[in-house]
Amino acid sequence: MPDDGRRSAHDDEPSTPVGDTEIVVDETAPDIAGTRATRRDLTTLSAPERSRLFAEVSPAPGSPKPDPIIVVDNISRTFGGIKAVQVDHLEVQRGAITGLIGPNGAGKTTFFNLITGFDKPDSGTWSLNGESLGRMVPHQVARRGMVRTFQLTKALSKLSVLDNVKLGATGQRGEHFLAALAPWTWRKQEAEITERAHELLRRFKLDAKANDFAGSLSGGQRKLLEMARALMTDPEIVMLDEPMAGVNPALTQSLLEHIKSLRDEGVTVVFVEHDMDVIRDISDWVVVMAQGQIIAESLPDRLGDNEAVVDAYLGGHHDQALEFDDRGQPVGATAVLAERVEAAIEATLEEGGDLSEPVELPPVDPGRVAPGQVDTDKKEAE
Ligand SMILES: Nc1ncnc2c1ncn2[C@@H]1O[C@H](COP(=O)(O)OP(=O)(O)OP(=O)(O)O)[C@@H](O)[C@H]1O
Repeated sequence: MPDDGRRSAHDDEPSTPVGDTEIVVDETAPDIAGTRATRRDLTTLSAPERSRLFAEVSPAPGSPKPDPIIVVDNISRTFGGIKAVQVDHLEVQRGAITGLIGPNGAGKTTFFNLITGFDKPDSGTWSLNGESLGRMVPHQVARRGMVRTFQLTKALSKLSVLDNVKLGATGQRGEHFLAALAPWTWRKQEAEITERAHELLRRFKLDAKANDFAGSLSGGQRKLLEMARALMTDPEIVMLDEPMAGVNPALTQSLLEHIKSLRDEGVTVVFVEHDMDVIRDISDWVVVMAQGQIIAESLPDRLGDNEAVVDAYLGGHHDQALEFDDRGQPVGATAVLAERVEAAIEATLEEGGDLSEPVELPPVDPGRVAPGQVDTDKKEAE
């Protein structure tokens, strides 16, 4: 350690003498005990505190937050000719649940991949607690306190549930060549990891399945397993990519409660979701993406008031002036549009689809003239 009182990155790392060699543990390797001990104190906010806090936030894309844990600037990622992500500025409030929504292909997953180190952007900067994460790989990002889950769960079906959770503690000391020469360093860590994995399995009510193959779990249980694995490094922020997808209604409620309880313990949550009821139920704030960009931010119950959000979801069908009669019933072209949207929504739901994309409208019946609408073709022919 430098004698000027400053501490170096390695000062907190245990070192183990082996003969004349001193083994210094890799700075990037997560240390379960160390991570938990050195993590910043989590900010727990009560529901009224969160309401007050977001009441002050402007509902504009990129709006400043009172205490951002993540700040992103000018991040972009192009695939071939497609700009998958082009986010000018985004701040994520600490200690709250932020819902990230947007039509399919909006860039939500790519954005998660970029800021958690699973993909590299063409340009841009982003930071966690003010520390740039620019060149870090996923386990380094996890060590700084940010982890993610995946839309399609990554459980290894031929491994036990317990071993899958233990994999969340990546970069374990036993994996390092030098550590193999000093087994006592990783045996202790192995015991800590196993204990923490059991603790998380109990939390997610999967402890009875600890020794079963992960392949035997239901879709919903795999989502819980994925969350348990993500929490192995005791993160400050978790990024959940469609945690409810493929989960049956019985487990959905339990998953929602788990997400809320993480927030109530002070963990910041960002999650991608298509179901608006879920978004309204658990989000403190909502960020909307479309075509790679942040197009809106909002309190969950004000989303419907936001023109940009309605446009993103209704696509090109929202660009004509809407007309209503005195009783508020749609008339003219608006009545036709309303009928077609209703029919398309019904058809989508009947086919088991979701409403995450602009609905495909059925073709207009050429003989159909809406109430109050002038049939211009006929008039012209006359
Ligand atoms: N690896 C890739 N190679 C080529 N194109 C990609 C790749 N990953 C994403 N894209 C494209 O980037 C755009 C954004 O995709 P992304 O999966 O991030 O959207 P999304 O909002 O997460 O969609 P969904 O809700 O369907 O998961 C899409 O046009 C997609 O086809």
